[in-house]
Amino acid sequence: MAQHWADFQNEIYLNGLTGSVPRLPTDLTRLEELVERRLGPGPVGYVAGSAGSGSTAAANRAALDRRRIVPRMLRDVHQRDLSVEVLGRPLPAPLALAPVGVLSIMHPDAESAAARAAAAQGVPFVLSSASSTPMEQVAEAMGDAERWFQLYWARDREVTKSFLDRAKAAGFTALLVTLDTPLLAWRPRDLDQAYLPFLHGVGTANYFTDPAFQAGLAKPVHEDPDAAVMHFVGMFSDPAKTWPDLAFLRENWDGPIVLKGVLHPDDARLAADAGMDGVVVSNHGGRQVAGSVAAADALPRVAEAVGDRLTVLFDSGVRTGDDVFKALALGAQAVLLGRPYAYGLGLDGQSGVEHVIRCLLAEFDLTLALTGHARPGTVGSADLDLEQ
Ligand SMILES: Cc1cc2nc3c(=O)[nH]c(=O)nc-3n(C[C@H](O)[C@H](O)[C@H](O)COP(=O)(O)O)c2cc1C
Ligand SMILES: O=C(O)C(=O)c1ccccc1
Repeated sequence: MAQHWADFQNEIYLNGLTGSVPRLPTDLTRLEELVERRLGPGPVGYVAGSAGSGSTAAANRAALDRRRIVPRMLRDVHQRDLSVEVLGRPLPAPLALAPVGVLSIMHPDAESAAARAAAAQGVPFVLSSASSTPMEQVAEAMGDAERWFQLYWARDREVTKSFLDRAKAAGFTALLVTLDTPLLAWRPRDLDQAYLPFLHGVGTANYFTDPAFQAGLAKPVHEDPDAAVMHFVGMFSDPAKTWPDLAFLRENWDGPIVLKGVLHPDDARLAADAGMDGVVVSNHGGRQVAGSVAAADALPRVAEAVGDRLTVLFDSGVRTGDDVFKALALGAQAVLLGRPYAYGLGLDGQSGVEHVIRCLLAEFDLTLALTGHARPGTVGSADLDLEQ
C-alpha cells in the first residue's frame, strides 16, 4: 500500500516534465476559497463556519502549528509502510473520513461519492446520522472498505435502536457516538446568512426513511414536511443523557464503540469504565464550544490517561501530512479528516475526494521519510520539539 502513495507522488512530480498542473491544488488549505467561488457563500459558509467568533477553530490550527517536528537522519527510510491497526482491524494508513452531515450541499452525489472515494483509496468512511442519503444506499457504495457509522444519539430510544439495527444490517462495524452536540452551537455565520440546510430537510434522509421516526409524526413526512423537520430538530440529539445511559448502546451494538468529542482526561476514563473501545479527541472542528481547549492540546492528556485502555483517535484542524504526523506524535493512533474532503467533493465529486486523500497521504508518507520513520508506529513524543 505504501507504494500507492509513492506512485501518486511520482505522478504529481512528473507532471512537472510536461508542465501539466494538477486539476486541484496539492495544498489542501487552498480548496475552501476555490469551492466558495464555485458554490457561493451559503454552502461554504456552513462547512467552513464554526462556533462563536471562530476562536476554537483558530486555536485548533495554532496548537498544531505551534508543535514543531525534529527530523532524524540516516535511518533507512527507503521502504515505507503506512499501515496501522485500529480497533483491531488493519487500515492502509492512519486516516479515516470524518462524519460530515448534509453533504448534498457540496455535491449532488454527496455521501455516496465520498464513500466511493474512501473505498477506492481503502480508508474508512464514517457515515453521519445526518447524511443526505439513507445509510443503506451509502453502504452499497462502500464496497470492501471499512464501514463506520456515526450516531447522533436521539432522544427517542426506539429511533436509536432502529438506527443501530439498520446500521448493523447494512454492514457497518464500528459505531462512533458523538457526544459534543447535545444541541447545535451558536454559529453566527449560519444565523447571519439564514443558511441552515437541515431546516429544509437536508441531512434527514436516515430519519425520514425510518419507521420508528415516522411513528412519532402526526402526518406522513410528505403530507407535512415542515412538521417532520421540526420533529427531527427536536429529537436528533438529547441534552438529558448521562454516562449510565451508555449501557443501552453497549447492549445494542456488538462491534467497537468510540465516543467522539472527548477532551477531558476524566471523561476518557469514564469512557473506558463504561466499556467503550475508544475516543475521538475532537472539538467538532471548533463548531461547538467557542473558547474550547484546542483538540491538539487535549490529545496528549487524554492519551496519557487512557492510551493503554482505549483506541485514541483525533480530529479538528488536520490539513496537511505533517498535521497527521504531529497527531500521532501527540498520542493518536489515527486521524479523521473533516472539511478538506467536503471541499474536494464540492470541487470535483468522487475524484475531488480521492485527490484530497491522496495528497494528504502522499505528504504524510514524505513527512515520515524525511523525519526518519519507515512506518507510523515509531512516531512518538520524541519527534517533537519539547520547547514548544
Ligand atoms: C459541515 C460539517 C458537518 C458535520 N457534521 C457532523 C456530523 O453529522 N456528525 C459528527 O459527529 N460530526 C460532524 N462534523 C464534525 C466532523 O466530524 C469533524 O469532527 C470535524 O469536521 C473535524 O475538524 P476539521 O473539519 O477541522 O477536519 C461536521 C463537520 C462539518 C464541517
Ligand atoms: O453541522 C454540524 O457540525 C453537525 O454536526 C450537524 C448536525 C445536525 C445536522 C447536520 C450537521
